[in-house]
Amino acid sequence: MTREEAIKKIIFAMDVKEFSDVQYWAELLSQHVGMFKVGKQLYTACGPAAVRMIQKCGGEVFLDLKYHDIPNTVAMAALEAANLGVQLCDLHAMGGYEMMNKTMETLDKNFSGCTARPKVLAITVLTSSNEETLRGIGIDLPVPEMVVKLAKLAKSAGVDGVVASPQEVGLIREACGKDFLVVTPGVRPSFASADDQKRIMTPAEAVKAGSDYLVIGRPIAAAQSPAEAAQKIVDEIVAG
Ligand SMILES: O=c1ccn([C@@H]2O[C@H](COP(=O)(O)O)[C@@H](O)[C@H]2O)c(=O)[nH]1
Repeated sequence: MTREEAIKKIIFAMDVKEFSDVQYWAELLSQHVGMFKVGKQLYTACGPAAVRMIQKCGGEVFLDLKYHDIPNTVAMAALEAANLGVQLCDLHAMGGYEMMNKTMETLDKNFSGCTARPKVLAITVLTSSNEETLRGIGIDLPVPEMVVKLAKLAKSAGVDGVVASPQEVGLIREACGKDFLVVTPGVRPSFASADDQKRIMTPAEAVKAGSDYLVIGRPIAAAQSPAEAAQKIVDEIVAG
């Protein structure tokens, strides 16, 4: 894999709260990552202005708001995400078939032909969860089984791909095919700590397993030199 290909695979999780930080990170990492993820913290603090600032700096955006609500509410929220011109957005597969299918139908109807609609991802089992977490909410399946079950449900509802741990990429590919997107947080390079992530792999392992994109936040943001940390991750992927 070339450096350019490796860079394109990295989505930086811009988990910050100040509007002034958005331009700083977008400019600092523009040559080192392929996309920027706006999640609940930044969007709650700064709203669509954060997305627009990243776009103004030339960056692509994954709007990670993990919608989970009644079908109509999620479909309308996803439509607004699409209207922001983001490349990726997401919803919870646990919201069920009807919620996911209504969202995809609504997006397809409103984005037929003219402009590209964002790819929609379904969250399977959060990478901070393990079997114990699932048991705590009344789910007795092993994590990989639950992930594959939700990935198949998402695919049947017309969703473009899933968010899962790199540990499950192989099983998802077997069940859903090679064209189904698999985006993986829970990525930890050799120099970083796991933090609250429970199902982790290194960047090289994640790419080898077949992840389309790796979401990485704190290992880059908390490093002494974030740009160097991102470069090291690219090195790890290229070498792997
Ligand atoms: O299952 C999931 C879904 C989303 N995330 C998000 O990815 C980043 C990971 O950040 P790190 O600092 O690299 O741990 C974060 O924004 C999460 O909200 C996830 O971790 N797991």
